Amino acid sequence: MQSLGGIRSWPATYRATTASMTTTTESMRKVAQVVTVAGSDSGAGAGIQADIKVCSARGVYCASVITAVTAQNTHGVQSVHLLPPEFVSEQLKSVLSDLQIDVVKTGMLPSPEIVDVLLQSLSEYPVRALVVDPVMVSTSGHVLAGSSILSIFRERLLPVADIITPNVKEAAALLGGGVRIQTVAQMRSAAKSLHDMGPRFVLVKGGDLPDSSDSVDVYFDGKEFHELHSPRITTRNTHGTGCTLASCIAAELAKGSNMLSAVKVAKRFVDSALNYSKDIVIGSGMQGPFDHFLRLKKKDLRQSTFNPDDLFLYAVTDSRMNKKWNRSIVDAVKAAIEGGATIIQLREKEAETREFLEEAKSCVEICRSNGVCLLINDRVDIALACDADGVHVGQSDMPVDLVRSLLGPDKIIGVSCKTEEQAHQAWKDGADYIGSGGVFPTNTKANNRTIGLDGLKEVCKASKLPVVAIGGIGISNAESVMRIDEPNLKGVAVVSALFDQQCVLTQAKKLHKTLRESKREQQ
Ligand SMILES: Cc1ncc(COP(=O)(O)OP(=O)(O)O)c(N)n1
Ligand SMILES: Cc1ncsc1CCOP(=O)(O)O
Ligand SMILES: [Mg+2]
Repeated sequence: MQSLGGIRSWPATYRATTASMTTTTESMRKVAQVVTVAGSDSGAGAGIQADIKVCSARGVYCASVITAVTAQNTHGVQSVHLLPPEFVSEQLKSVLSDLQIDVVKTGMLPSPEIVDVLLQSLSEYPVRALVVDPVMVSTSGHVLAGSSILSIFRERLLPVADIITPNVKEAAALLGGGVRIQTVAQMRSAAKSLHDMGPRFVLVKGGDLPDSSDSVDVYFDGKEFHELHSPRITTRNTHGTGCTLASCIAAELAKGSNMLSAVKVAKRFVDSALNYSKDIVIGSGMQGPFDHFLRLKKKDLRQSTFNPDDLFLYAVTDSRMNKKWNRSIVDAVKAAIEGGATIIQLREKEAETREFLEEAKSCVEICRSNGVCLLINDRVDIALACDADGVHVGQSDMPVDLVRSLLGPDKIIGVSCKTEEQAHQAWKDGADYIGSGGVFPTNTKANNRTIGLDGLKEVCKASKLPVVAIGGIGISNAESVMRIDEPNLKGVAVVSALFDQQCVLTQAKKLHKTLRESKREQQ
């Protein structure tokens, strides 16, 4: 199977079937489809069972080709039974010759013969993308695919993979030669060496890195590296994390995402699921599974898609500043994201509606392809028209409960609060987060009372909602803000520190680094 630069061409059988289906009735809908080629986990935390749950949770149909059956629970793997390669081949044929599979995701491929039949099937029935999670050892330390598979992985599977998602141990095993991966710098170097083996994208997962307060994954596209940070979640329920991440990437690709966006969404999904399930008790062993269906179960469905950690570096645009520095909103947003902004708000007080809408649509596209949420300041109409991820309103803008009724349950709503009472009301009205400030004096917003660090602390203490600090914040004082050490203070929102600057990218990178360092100090 040749590795295609983007979308692979459909096999003739698929095109014929789709054509006849679409002529049958106009209303037929193509459903995004993944097949997982992996092992069964009787405890249902990982393997085929996890893959089906993830895809279902992400709205994607998931077929399964079973390579091995494991007797497994939260204590570990008790025994493994490999399926004959001919039978794996039969399953592949059944699925790929009938269903309209968009993406193949692989997990446990326990023998070279099974990898061989998979490669044969893929050459006969090409798909749009191949996601390879090179599963080798279970969470409990049981070998699921030994060194016999390494040469066929290196020589034949990796060259046709669109993305591979090894953890540091798997990356070291694939590279061979006693490579040690214990730092982010070594993860980058491993990602590059693995990329040289042929996959289009590499994600080296750093969850097992020693001495790291964050969980850092390194993504490499052949040219650029991205470090994807998320807070480490302390829980026993981590069994199946790798399968979940790879399946979620596959599901997002099947829905049409580009690779970076799929990876970011997947990482966010895993973090949210881990966080949501950190206290559940299933089984008596040390490797508990987690719950993939958080969206269905969360009492407050409104907050299910919003990750409070996205408030870490909140970039708020300003039309006057962009004009002054002669850059478009789109360029400003691109640079902020590249520099590490974790959420964007378009605050374009002077823009004409038509022009603003067009710019907002372009920004939605950029943000979506980078897995970053985009909110609109004040203008609920613009947010609806461009399908932004949400809105930020102040105390004299449209009331939050009305915004909620207009935007529906899934959009993000932020509200400005200076006082305890406003913070209580924000929760009652159904806001997702609070913007609190101005913390320090600012020229960006006229006639705005400064509340200081004490005022910020008061708002944080008064609410269960996540809070982002705003007003006069930049590289020189961001650390003092984060040092107030309130658990729901998630980050800083800045306008001039990014956009009233010659180089948005440089300033964003510096501010991101400052925030990371101050967070590390607190841990
Ligand atoms: C994250 C964030 N926090 C506060 C504000 C201020 O909003 P508001 O009080 O409505 O004032 P304007 O921005 O509309 O002037 C914000 N925009 N973002
Ligand atoms: C919109 C807003 N809301 C409270 S202060 C402020 C302005 C923040 O701008 P800057 O980061 O340039 O001080
Ligand atoms: Mg406002």
